[in-house]
Amino acid sequence: MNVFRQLKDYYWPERKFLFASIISLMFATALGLVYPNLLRYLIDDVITPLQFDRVPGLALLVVAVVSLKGGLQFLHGFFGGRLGNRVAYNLREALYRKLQYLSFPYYDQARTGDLMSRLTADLDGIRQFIGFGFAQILNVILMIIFGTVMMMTINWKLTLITMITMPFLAYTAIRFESKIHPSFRNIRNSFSSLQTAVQENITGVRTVKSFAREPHEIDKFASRNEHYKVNNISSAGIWARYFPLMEIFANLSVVILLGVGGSMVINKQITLGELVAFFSLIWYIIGPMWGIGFHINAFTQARTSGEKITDILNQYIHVKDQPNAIELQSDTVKGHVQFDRVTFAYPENSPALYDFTLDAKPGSVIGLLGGTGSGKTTVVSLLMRAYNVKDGAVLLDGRNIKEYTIDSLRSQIAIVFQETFLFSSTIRGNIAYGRKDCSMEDIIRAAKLAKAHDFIMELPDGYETIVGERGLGLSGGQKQRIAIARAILTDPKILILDDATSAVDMETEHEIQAGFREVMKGRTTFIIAHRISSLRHADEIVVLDGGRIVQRGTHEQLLQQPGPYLDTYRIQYADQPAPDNTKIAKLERRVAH
Ligand SMILES: Nc1ncnc2c1ncn2[C@@H]1O[C@H](COP(=O)(O)OP(=O)(O)OP(=O)(O)O)[C@@H](O)[C@H]1O
Repeated sequence: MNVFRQLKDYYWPERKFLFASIISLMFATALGLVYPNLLRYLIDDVITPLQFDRVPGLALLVVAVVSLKGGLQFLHGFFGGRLGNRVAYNLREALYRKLQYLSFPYYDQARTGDLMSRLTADLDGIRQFIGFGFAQILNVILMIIFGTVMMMTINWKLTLITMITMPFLAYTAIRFESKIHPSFRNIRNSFSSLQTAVQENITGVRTVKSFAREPHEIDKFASRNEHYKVNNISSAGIWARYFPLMEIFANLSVVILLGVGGSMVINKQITLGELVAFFSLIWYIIGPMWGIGFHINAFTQARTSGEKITDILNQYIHVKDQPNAIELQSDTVKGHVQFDRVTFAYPENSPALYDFTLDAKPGSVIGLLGGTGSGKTTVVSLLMRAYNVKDGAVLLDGRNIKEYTIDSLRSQIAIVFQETFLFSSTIRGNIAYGRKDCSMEDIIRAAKLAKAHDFIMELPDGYETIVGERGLGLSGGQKQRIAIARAILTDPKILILDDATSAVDMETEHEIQAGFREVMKGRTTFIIAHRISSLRHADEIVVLDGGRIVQRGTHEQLLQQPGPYLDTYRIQYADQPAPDNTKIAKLERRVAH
């Protein structure tokens, strides 16, 4: 129950709907008890004494009861629906809000599929249970109690004899549910793996075809399809075994009732009307008994779903504002970045950065070079406070970045990531993502600087072209240029280019960099690159290896000393065919002027 106590804040404000839904259902159920009594009256007081003049009144009463019951059931559905949907809405909002503020360490561990299923299936489970399941469990208990009491008042001996098979029915129903539930879960899992296979196959069709792996894909699908079939057959087997059993137990109690009750009528121990009322009441109890397993299951499932949801809501936020954190003001930020002997390790990993020290003066350009996994991205992640630094300090304008509010710190930094992410929206919307208000002129200016304007204008709808998952496919280089425009538009004090030009050709890279010269003015810029051409103009180049600084200096200084920089330079430049080299040299001269 603990999890429902934790979720109280979300459903308790809606308690009026909860109570209205429960009360309407209870009255509807209580009205159900009127039928057996009406039957008893019809037989004992109308048909047997041949008082047919009472029939129209009785018929009208039945119509009234039916209408009232229908009305109450409508109210139960109406209020239950309101309740469930409002609770789900509140929870969905809270979950999404929490997901926005959870820090990077959480997302390092999180799995997208799992999070999506919590936000959809688990939330829907809670909606169903709080909206309807809870009221129905109460209702089942009441139906069984009311029905039994009413039968007892007619004849307690007949009640006990008739109820003899009920424990067997309840036991079978619970067993059935405990078997069918895992079986349904297996079906769902095998279906989702079947879906994944199809989805991956369609998305990766180029890779499949280029490696001629069609037969392998067919085999992969066939084995998953086989799984799905086997699971469905096993589920059908469970239905086939348990349903007749439940049917037998339910009908056995009816047979006992007819046998024992019939002889009681013959011996005048009960009236015929009472027997018929009994007959109707027994079904009133069998129904809920039959569904008992289903309700237990709904409860346990809702509890599990609730646990998965509260798990997110209770997640610890690693990176958050300190009390009295300072709000950075754009007009006073200088952009002086310092790393003071920072050693940092990701959770349960050996350090990704050792004793890292750097002094990036306002407006300077810092190049970070190093092999894969050498720690370049970690440096900039720490600067934007994706993780908290415990050993050493990262400073901005002389203050530890922990002293600033996270929002104001990050709004001074713009990063162009190695892998560009575009939202399914227009190109204009994607470029303007980081700015709340900006004019079309600003967007075009940024696009021109990022060398994106020309290709955007060639698209059918220009800046209004929809991109993203279902939109038009852009090339890797085009996507990167949009991302660069997005970063430029935010007018940051610190600009980070994390291998940002890796997907464009050298010529475009030089053109973009020429544009950058202009935008980099007055901004501290970090350029992470594998290509020396990307960072040779930096004020300081830091060469990393295994998280340690192995060389630092300007391009010219580094070329003077033996080491990884010179090696990389030789590999990247010496092997270039002559015409390209000339082209690059020409371009570089152009850029320099
Ligand atoms: N989120 C993370 N959780 C755990 N370990 C990580 C995480 N990110 C990076 N690492 C590890 O930290 C080390 C440094 O990674 P980092 O991404 O900083 O390297 P990089 O130099 O930017 O590499 P690349 O050029 O391939 O992007 C690597 O060993 C990597 O496996």
